[in-house]
Amino acid sequence: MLTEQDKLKKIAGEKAVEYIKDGMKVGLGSGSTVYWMIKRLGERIKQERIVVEGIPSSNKTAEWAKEFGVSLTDFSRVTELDITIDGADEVDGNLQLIKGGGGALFREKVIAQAAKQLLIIVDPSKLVKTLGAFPLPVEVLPFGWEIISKELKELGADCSLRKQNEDIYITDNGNYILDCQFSEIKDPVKLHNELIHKVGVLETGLFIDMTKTVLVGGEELRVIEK
Ligand SMILES: O=C[C@H](O)[C@H](O)[C@H](O)COP(=O)(O)O
Repeated sequence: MLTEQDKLKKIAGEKAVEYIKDGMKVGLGSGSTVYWMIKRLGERIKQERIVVEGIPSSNKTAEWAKEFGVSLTDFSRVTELDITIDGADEVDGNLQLIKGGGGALFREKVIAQAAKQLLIIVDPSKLVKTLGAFPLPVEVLPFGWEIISKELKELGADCSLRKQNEDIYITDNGNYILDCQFSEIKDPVKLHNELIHKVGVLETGLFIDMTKTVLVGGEELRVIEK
């Protein structure tokens, strides 16, 4: 049984597949909204016999692609993607994003950067005036994470090491995630630049100026463009 929010995610995810054309190389994001996109893409591949190859941003996404019959490739064979489709945890009015709620932010940023276009798919709950209510995920090296966390606290964040049940959450890259609560992120560009220069920070969940189009699921689907 789908929740109301799941239904809106499904609408956005399925709509996104219309942006994919025969022959395209597609970056496949991660998360529950992307799930619907991959499922629908699998249907189109079977029904219309289009040829599409994807690069997944997480092991879970790779599993879904296999389950739904979406062929996968990698960056040893493909150096540019036609489009990347991905979800987000927060989207502000300038289309700056927080991502990484599912822990896949590093690979998501790689496939976003490799693509001619990043298409974001969300339900309306993800739209915010100012980023920061959602704790910002920051991927860090396990060695010395305590020191990195202390440094981030000095920048005004309340950071906690992500756990999965009782264990430390490990990303697909073998690293840790610090979830950093800033009261409000008034200047995402400045914050990203400060964080990324800290030794041991691999990547932040701030996706700055990476997307120009956001699809928002709803009774009437909304397309926000920059
Ligand atoms: O690491 C996870 C990703 O950034 C997701 O795109 C994000 O967390 C949104 O996920 P969902 O579509 O499940 O709300």
